[in-house]
Amino acid sequence: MSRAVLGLGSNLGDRLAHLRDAVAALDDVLVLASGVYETPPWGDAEQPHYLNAVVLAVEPGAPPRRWLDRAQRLETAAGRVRDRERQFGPRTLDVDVIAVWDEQDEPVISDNPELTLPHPRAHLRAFVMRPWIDLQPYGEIPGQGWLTDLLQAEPARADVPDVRARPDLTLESR
Ligand SMILES: Nc1ncnc2c1ncn2[C@@H]1O[C@H](COP(=O)(O)OP(=O)(O)OP(=O)(O)O)[C@@H](O)[C@H]1O
Ligand SMILES: Nc1nc2c(c(=O)[nH]1)N=C(CO)CN2
Repeated sequence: MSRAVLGLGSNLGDRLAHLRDAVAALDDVLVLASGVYETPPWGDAEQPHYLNAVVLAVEPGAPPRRWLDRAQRLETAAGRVRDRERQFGPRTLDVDVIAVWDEQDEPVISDNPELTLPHPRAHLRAFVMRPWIDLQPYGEIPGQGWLTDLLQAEPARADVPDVRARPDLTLESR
């Protein structure tokens, strides 16, 4: 089984609908989905707040690249328009491949710019790690450490109080 943790984010349009559509399209591989979190923009302050969530997915025999293809197809389906001038700018849907484990359950480590694994900024982002803890309280970012420790470390710790659970919002669309 190839296992992946995917991060979902949206701050344009119907944010919850974008997340729900993505989760519905992952139905064949979905194992668990986190709660929904309202989060201030990271990396570029001049934009609306995001809704973020994290999912755990499995697919027998999937090479790491397949997770990226899938992520990018979901972004396209949500009508995402890329602004080359603005790396961390607003978007209808962002799907990041946060970490992948191979068939032997070994973490995939790669510095390929097309698909860097684990995601090179995941350990700095409370908006990724906090929802991930919903799924795996003892989860670990390969090569970085335990989620609980990373969330206590600067600079992620400063963002934790602003990453707010939205129990009124759920990812199931049914
Ligand atoms: N782990 C990864 N997950 C998703 N994209 C990745 C990853 N590693 C490298 N990339 C590459 O990053 C490129 C830019 O992706 P994207 O536009 O989603 O970045 P971003 O959302 O602006 O920034 P960030 O990745 O920090 O959220 C993609 O074309 C993709 O090939
Ligand atoms: N809170 C939050 N901030 C972001 C997010 C995101 O998903 N959530 N995605 C970004 C894309 O690079 C940039 N900044």
